[in-house]
Amino acid sequence: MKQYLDLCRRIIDEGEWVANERTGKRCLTVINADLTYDVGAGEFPLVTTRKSYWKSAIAEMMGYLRGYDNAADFRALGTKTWDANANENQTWLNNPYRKGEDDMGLCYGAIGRNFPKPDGGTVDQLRQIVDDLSKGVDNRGEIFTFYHPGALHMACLRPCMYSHHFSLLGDTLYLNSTQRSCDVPLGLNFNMVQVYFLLAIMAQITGKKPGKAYHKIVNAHIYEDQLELMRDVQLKREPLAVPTFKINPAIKSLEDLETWVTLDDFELEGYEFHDPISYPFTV
Ligand SMILES: Nc1nc(=O)c2c([nH]1)NC[C@@H]1CN(c3ccc(C(=O)N[C@@H](CCC(=O)O)C(=O)O)cc3)CN21
Ligand SMILES: O=c1ccn([C@H]2C[C@H](O)[C@@H](COP(=O)(O)O)O2)c(=O)[nH]1
Repeated sequence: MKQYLDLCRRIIDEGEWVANERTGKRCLTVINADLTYDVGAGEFPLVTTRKSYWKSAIAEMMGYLRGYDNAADFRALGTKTWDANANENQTWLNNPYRKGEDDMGLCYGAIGRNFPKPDGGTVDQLRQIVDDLSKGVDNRGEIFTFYHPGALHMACLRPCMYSHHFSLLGDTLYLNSTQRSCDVPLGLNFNMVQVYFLLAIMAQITGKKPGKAYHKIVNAHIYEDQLELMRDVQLKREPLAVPTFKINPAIKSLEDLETWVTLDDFELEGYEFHDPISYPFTV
C-alpha cells in the first residue's frame, strides 16, 4: 500500500502533462516504477484508502488465463470491466475485425494461449510454462506474453500488462511482470492484485513455494479528470491494515482453473477500507 501511495504522490509532485491522442485527454505522467510484492510472506497489495473491487481484478486475470476474448465471458466470471472497451470505443466499433457485441478481439489470453507461429500453427504458452514448472524446469524463458505487434490492429485495446516471466530458484517461484501503460487510480488497483494472484496461483498449481513478484510499470499516469479526487480525497486518508488472501487449496491444476473455479474460491480475511471513490473511466 505504501508503494502505491508513494507512486501516486510522485506522479503529483514530479509528473509531466502529456496529451494522449487515443483518448483525447491529458495525463499527469511519470516514466518507470518498480513495485515488489512478497507473496511468500502473504503481503497482499490491496488498496485500503478506498474500497477496492479485488474480486473483479481476479476475474479479469482468470479470464486472461482461460484465453477469453469476449466481455460476456468476463461478466459471467464476475466483472464488467471489459464492457466499455468491447462496446463503446468508436474506433473498435468501426474495426472490420470486430466480431460483434462484446468481442474484444485478439488480446490478452486470447492471443497468449493461442500465439501464432510464423511457420504455421500456434503455441499455448501457459500450458508449456505450467508443464515445465511442474517438472521443476526453468529454461530461463518461461515467458507468458500477450504482445504481438502484428496483431495489435485486431484487438479492442493493446495489452497493458503484457508480459509475465516466471523463474525458479530451487522450489521457490518468482515472477517478473511488465506493464507498458498504467491508469494508476483505476487500473493499478487491479494490476497489483493480479500480479500477486498470478504468482500465488501458479505456485499452487505447479507445487512450488511462492517467492516475490516484481512489477515494472513504464508509463504511469493519472488522467486529468481523476487528479482532484486522488490529490484532495484519496491521498488525505491513512492506510489501514492489510488483509490476508486465501485460495481454495483444492485448486491443483490448470484444468481446475479452466473448468470449475469461481470467485468463491478466493477469500479475504480482515479487509478494512475507507469509503468508495468513483474515479472517471476513460474508454
Ligand atoms: N482507462 C482504462 N483504465 C484501465 O484501468 C483499464 C482500461 N482503460 N481498459 C482495459 C482495462 C479494464 N480495466 C478496468 C475497467 C474498469 C475499472 C473500474 O471501473 N473500476 C471501478 C469499479 C470496479 C467494479 O465495480 O468492479 C473501481 O472503482 O475500481 C477498473 C479496471 C482495467 N483496464
Ligand atoms: O490492466 C490494465 C489495462 C489498462 N490499463 C489502462 C492504461 C491506460 O490508461 C489505458 C490503455 O490505454 P493505452 O492508450 O492503450 O495505453 O488502460 C491499466 O492501467 N491496466
